[in-house]
Amino acid sequence: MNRPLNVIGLMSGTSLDGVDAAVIRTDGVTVSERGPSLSLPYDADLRRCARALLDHAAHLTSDAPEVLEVERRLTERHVEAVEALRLQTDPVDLIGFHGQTIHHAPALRRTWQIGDAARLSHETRLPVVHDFRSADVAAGGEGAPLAPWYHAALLQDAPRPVAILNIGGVANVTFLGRDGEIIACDTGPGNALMDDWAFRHTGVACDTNGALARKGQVDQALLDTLLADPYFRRPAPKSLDRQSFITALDAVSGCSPADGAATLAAFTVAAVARTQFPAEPHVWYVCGGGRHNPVLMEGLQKALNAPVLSGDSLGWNGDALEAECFGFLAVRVLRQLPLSAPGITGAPDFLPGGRFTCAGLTTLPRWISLADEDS
Ligand SMILES: Nc1ncnc2c1ncn2[C@@H]1O[C@H](COP(=O)(O)OP(=O)(O)OP(=O)(O)O)[C@@H](O)[C@H]1O
Ligand SMILES: CC(=O)N[C@H]1[C@@H]2OC[C@@H](O2)[C@@H](O)[C@@H]1O[C@H](C)C(=O)O
Repeated sequence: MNRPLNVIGLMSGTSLDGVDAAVIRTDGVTVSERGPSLSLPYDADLRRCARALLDHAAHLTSDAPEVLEVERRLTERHVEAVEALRLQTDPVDLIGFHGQTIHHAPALRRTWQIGDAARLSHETRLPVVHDFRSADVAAGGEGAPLAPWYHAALLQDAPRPVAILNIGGVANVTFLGRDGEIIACDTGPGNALMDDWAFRHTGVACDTNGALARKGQVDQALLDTLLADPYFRRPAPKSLDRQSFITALDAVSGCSPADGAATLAAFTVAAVARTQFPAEPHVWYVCGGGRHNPVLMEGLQKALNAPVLSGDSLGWNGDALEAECFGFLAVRVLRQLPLSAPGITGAPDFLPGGRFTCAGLTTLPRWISLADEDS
């Protein structure tokens, strides 16, 4: 099964803003084509209910009614996203379904993405690859980030060293070295703290275009305290939960709304700048929603010793990249190519991962050999 497949990748990120969906044609090693994409936002109530799970997820079980309710609603939005994209793509062979991370604690060998893959398969009548992170965490890896495989495929022939920075709720970076080495980690907070702060003070879900942060002053003493967290001294690989630095919101609670926003934006930037690589990247490409925030982009340009460009300058769609990534990874799962690697997730070896369901199909598509099926 080495021929390229048409896959719909689905990502519901830590920002909890909605589901991103994108079509990709790939064999899991190279990308033949990037197709249409869309984002379906979650309504305010679904966001609120999903957000509420994050604070308690460590103590919840998968059959808790509040988990099942959010899972059901999220899955319905994912079905809608697939049906909408399907109108623009024929045929669709496969879905890569990340789900919504509600808890990530690799040190406890736990990572939890909710989303009902069997129901998605039933409703769409398509095979679904899901649960991309559990096998890595079970093997002792960080379970994240996984996007480096996709970044490396996209930049196969590009000059190196190069860094690709995703600023979502959490921020993660991929370093691609001259000799083919890949180093990756979560750098620190992305937009999540800024989003929570903006919502608290303005009632709007994010600090649109950094307008609030732009009016404020960075509290340097507070910023230094935040950066004293041992996470920033740990070498890669390392990863974070969305809530990992949530106490930063208490730390800035005495600031004015604008100064708090400026300090949290500076925290995201400084955390990126602290990441150590074996060589200086000659350019940084930025993806994810944070690239729309000029305060972050200007801060990064000041803090880093290389040009900081939007990934869109390469012809990418920085809002669809993670969704494309999980389409790409879905094919890797079917082909049993590695999702884990020592330099990327800290797993002990190059290991496959992910799970597959074709619960919604009465007959298997011809391209699936029975050897690819594990459930
Ligand atoms: N115009 C804008 N100004 C400021 N921030 C913006 C703007 N547009 C998007 N964002 C930020 O981008 C976030 C969404 O980013 P993205 O969709 O990349 O996150 P995600 O995929 O949910 O997170 P992750 O990559 O951690 O899983 C929003 O929550 C918001 O903070
Ligand atoms: C556990 C989890 O869902 N992690 C996400 C999150 O969002 C950004 C950052 O933290 C990254 O490590 C990861 O997502 C991307 C897509 C990844 O795995 O590469």
